[in-house]
Amino acid sequence: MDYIKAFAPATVANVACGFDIFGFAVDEPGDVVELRRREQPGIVITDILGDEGRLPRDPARNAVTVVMLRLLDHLKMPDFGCEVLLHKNMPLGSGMGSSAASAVAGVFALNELLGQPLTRKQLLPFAIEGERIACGSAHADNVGPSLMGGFVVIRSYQPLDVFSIPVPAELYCTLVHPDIEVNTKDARFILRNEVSLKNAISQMGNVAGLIAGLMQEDYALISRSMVDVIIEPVRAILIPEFNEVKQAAMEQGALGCSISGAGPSMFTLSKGKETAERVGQAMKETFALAGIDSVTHVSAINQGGPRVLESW
Ligand SMILES: Nc1ncnc2c1ncn2[C@@H]1O[C@H](COP(=O)(O)OP(=O)(O)OP(=O)(O)O)[C@@H](O)[C@H]1O
Ligand SMILES: N[C@@H](CCO)C(=O)O
Repeated sequence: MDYIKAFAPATVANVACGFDIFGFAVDEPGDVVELRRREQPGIVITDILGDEGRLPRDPARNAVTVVMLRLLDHLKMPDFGCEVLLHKNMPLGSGMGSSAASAVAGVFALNELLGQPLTRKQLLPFAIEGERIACGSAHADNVGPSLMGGFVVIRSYQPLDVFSIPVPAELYCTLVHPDIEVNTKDARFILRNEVSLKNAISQMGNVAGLIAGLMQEDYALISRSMVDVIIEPVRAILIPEFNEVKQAAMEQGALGCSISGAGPSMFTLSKGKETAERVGQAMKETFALAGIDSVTHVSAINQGGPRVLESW
């Protein structure tokens, strides 16, 4: 294979109560990468479309190529060369797993181009390195689901222990991105390092309840469990109109509503596409009342993760 074009999906990390341990993939948006083999060794970024010139062109500093360099190191292929074109289809600092989608698209496409020397799960530690470059934290709750699809749980980081759980087919996500930027690094910096026993107990109950609710298709349990008493109360101040937008979503029938990843995007889960669309409309209108533009995406939970769009 000399050429490949691949897509990797955006993701919702944390999913309310599961800070750094829960995430799921959505159908769109997502980043697209094109790799073209070249005679000379080394990886070069030929262009990045859609980033308004903001992302580094240096392969050692861009999430899409850092992961490729790490994979080539691991495979001991110093002579391999390719050109990289990145289509950046989502805003930076969005809370939709922007850097993760780039990292997954890059490492997945390269692995395909090389004839799949590693499994998807084996690619995960490389994709995590992209997050470390992007925001200084090697969390896996965006790259995990973007790479594996579906709803992913990171049970442990050291050693890395990741598994997927089934979700109801009728479960839909509404993802609303207000036109503001929140840096993941900053949104992590403001978090407290200690948690009270009371909050830890409450959060553990919700984590267990959300997993059971998703696996048993128990929508009432899902709804009761989409509560975050640790992170959301601290980060909500970074999102103007957070409480009003959440209330609007719940009034339209959302099962739950919280911050997507580090924000500013907000997400909801709903039973059925119609409800998810109605919820999205209400959230958008509430942001608009405060003079904030937003973009809404409604999709089922993406089960496939990254995919090849074209190759030859
Ligand atoms: N290919 C890339 N795509 C996006 N961001 C990148 C990329 N490569 C490096 N970065 C850097 O990562 C930072 C953005 O990452 P950040 O984690 O804040 O945003 P995000 O991925 O949208 O957020 P979140 O992880 O909360 O969804 C920017 O500083 C950007 O320069
Ligand atoms: N779990 C990470 C996700 C960042 O998208 C955080 O909330 O900081």
